[in-house]
Amino acid sequence: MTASAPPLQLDAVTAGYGPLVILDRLSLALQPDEILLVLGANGSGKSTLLKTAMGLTRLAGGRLALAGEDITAWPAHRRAAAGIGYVPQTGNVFAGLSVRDNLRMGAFLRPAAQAAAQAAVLDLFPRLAERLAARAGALSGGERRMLSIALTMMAEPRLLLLDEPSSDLAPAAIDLVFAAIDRIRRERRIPVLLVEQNVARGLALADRVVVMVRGRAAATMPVGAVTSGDLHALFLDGSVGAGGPSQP
Ligand SMILES: Nc1ncnc2c1ncn2[C@@H]1O[C@H](COP(=O)(O)OP(=O)(O)OP(=O)(O)O)[C@@H](O)[C@H]1O
Repeated sequence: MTASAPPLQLDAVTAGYGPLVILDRLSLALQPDEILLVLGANGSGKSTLLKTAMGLTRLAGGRLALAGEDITAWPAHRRAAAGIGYVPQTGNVFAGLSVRDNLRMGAFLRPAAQAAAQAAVLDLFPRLAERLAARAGALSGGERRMLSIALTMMAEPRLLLLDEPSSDLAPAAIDLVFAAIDRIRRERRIPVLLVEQNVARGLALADRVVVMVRGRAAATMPVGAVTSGDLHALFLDGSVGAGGPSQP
């Protein structure tokens, strides 16, 4: 591991599903302490980017590094053990288990740290502390999303990949979930690669934005540099930064 290396770096990564290529020589670097928001039209490959970082797609080219260490050939379980935390869009909770047992499952990689990790996630999500005995399948949508993030946090990851944490949630639940994500970054100093369709919410939380166009990182910029014209072009015709140089 290299102290000065970015927590996660992708260099010219080409990946997809079977013969289907979705990511096309994509390069980006997630920096320490930041929330990097991934924007792009439907089908541009945002979820595929997160799955590829986790090792869940077929890699056809390029290189991935975790804090400077080459993880290109590592399977998903090894990446998880090394500290990549992935919260998929569809959730990862065990509906038939209680909240308490879900959290226990999340700590299976680090059982010795379970008590401390549980205290830390309940501090982030106090609502879950009131629901420890409830079956996960009986939780509200917001509570279930909190549990999904908490379960991943139980493994004490060094970075998070979050896929659409606001999807299907009411505004009040989004407030709670996004406040926790902000604390994860600020207090725990865990950088986050965030895919989020709710652009306004995502921009309010993030530090930088990477714009994906047809499987490539077409542009990377600080959130303050994103104009409404950029967003209009992005969602109408996917032309933001198209053809321009990719800036990891
Ligand atoms: N498991 C899969 N097998 C085959 N093709 C897939 C699979 N998952 C996604 N795809 C295809 O990959 C392309 C990119 O999908 P992806 O979910 O990464 O896009 P996205 O930018 O996250 O879009 P959305 O905002 O609609 O979720 C789409 O054409 C999709 O149909």
